[in-house]
Amino acid sequence: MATAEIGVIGLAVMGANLALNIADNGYKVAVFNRTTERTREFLASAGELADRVVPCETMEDFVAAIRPPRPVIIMVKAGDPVDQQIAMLRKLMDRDDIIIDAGNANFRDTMRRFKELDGTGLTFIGMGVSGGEEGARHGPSIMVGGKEASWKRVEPVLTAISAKFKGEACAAWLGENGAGHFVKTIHNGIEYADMQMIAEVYGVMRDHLGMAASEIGDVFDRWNKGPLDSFLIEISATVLRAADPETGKPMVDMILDAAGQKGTGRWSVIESQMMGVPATAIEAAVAARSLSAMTGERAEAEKLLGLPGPGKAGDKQAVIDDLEQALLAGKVAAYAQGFAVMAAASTEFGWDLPMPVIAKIWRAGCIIRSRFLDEIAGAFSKDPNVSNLALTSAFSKVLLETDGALRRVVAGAVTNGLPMPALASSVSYFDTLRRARGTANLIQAQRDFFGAHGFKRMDKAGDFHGPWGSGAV
Ligand SMILES: NC(=O)C1=CN([C@@H]2O[C@H](COP(=O)(O)OP(=O)(O)OC[C@H]3O[C@@H](n4cnc5c(N)ncnc54)[C@H](OP(=O)(O)O)[C@@H]3O)[C@@H](O)[C@H]2O)C=CC1
Ligand SMILES: O=C(CO)[C@H](O)[C@H](O)COP(=O)(O)O
Repeated sequence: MATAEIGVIGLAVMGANLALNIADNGYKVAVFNRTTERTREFLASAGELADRVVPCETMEDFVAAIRPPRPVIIMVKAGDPVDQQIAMLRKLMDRDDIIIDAGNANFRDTMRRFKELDGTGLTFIGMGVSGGEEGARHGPSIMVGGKEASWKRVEPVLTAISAKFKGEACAAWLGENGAGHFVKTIHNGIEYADMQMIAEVYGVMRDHLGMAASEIGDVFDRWNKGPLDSFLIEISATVLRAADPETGKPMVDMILDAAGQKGTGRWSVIESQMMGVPATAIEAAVAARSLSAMTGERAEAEKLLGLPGPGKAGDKQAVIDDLEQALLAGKVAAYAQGFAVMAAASTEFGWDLPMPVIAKIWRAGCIIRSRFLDEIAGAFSKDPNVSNLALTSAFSKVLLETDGALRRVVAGAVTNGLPMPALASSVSYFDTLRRARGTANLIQAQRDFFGAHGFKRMDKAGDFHGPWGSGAV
């Protein structure tokens, strides 16, 4: 008998916690997972919420267990598994049923799926969800893409399960088609940059100031009470203080320095490049993860080239204070770039992405949640169409205040051979942005020289060629 009001497919970390969150909010939820053992384990772990869970071992039973029109959330590994679930659902679902892909889909796959489902009578939604395990269970940030009418049909349940910032739901409809998944992708690109920059300042404290993991954790804890107050700083403090149960050593000191990546960071960079919008902090972070994975090559290079000699550590507290300011400046670069990429995509794909709303629904629930995002929400609410966050009065002030520290930190890192790709990219980004007369005049001259590409002049309109035709070399 159809008793459930909604269904969830996929009971790994995200799906299981989302299903419990839905049940916790008073909805009866049908669940299905390809491997039935996982469904049984899920039911056993549901505790007093088990009464609101309908476990299903076949897709047929799952669809039959939900009252039409059926909203079904797919929360499986992104890529082919999503297409496989949709193909199975298409055979069983009826007109007006709703399929919501809530995984980290590439928005281009989402756009394809919208096309494939067009005309079938089924409603499709591509939805980004952020918050990890804890967020999924108690309130994630939810980024919805699709028809506005589709959003209206599922708005009550999605707002109920979402995180709340001062009572405001962190769930919103952001635009048609792949808009939700695009915004989630850029959220993750920014997440990569945030994490990389935190790792860079950790490196200075560990390798230059010689600080132990727990002492660095204490610094992050203090920073978390100031302008850097954020989930990522908070968890960094916690993980730096954790001990390895096997050796008793700091857990972080036992973890291989090779970071994984599942694709969203890389897609952010690819899309930003395709649209010609610089996202240098995100690019640096993605490249840093790739370099981190080259453990063999790095070990070989260290043997061959050695490390630069350790420089003088200087005044420890002054360096730590500079690191805090530098991190703040780097954040401005990463967020300014991420929002600029979204603004370009909004035009390119005709989405009309609401920047103030995006900043608002990232203030709680998601991995990049922070005090900083509340300030971004404020800046965008004042001026929703600003071309670059760094040009708002609030953030240009932050940049002027942190400029010296960012330079000292990056200069110190370069002098002492400490890798700092994302923060260094931020200095260059701001220095390029703030210089009205750059150096691309020479590039234009070179292009014209070798390819007759032409150039514009500063003193008059039109297209011109230089005097390097014959005999210029
Ligand atoms: N983990 C996180 O912090 C976050 C993850 N996400 C995204 O949410 C989605 C789910 O993530 P997560 O919970 O970590 O799980 P995983 O990405 O690890 O995927 C595991 C789930 O996918 C199912 N699955 C894999 N292949 C298939 C297939 N061919 N057919 C059917 N089911 C399949 C698995 O079923 P089985 O048990 O049978 O193997 C299991 O339920 C992903 O898109 C992920 O990128 C989004 C935000 C945060
Ligand atoms: O979406 C997420 C957080 O927001 C997921 O945790 C995602 O897996 C993070 O990306 P990666 O695995 O590439 O670090």
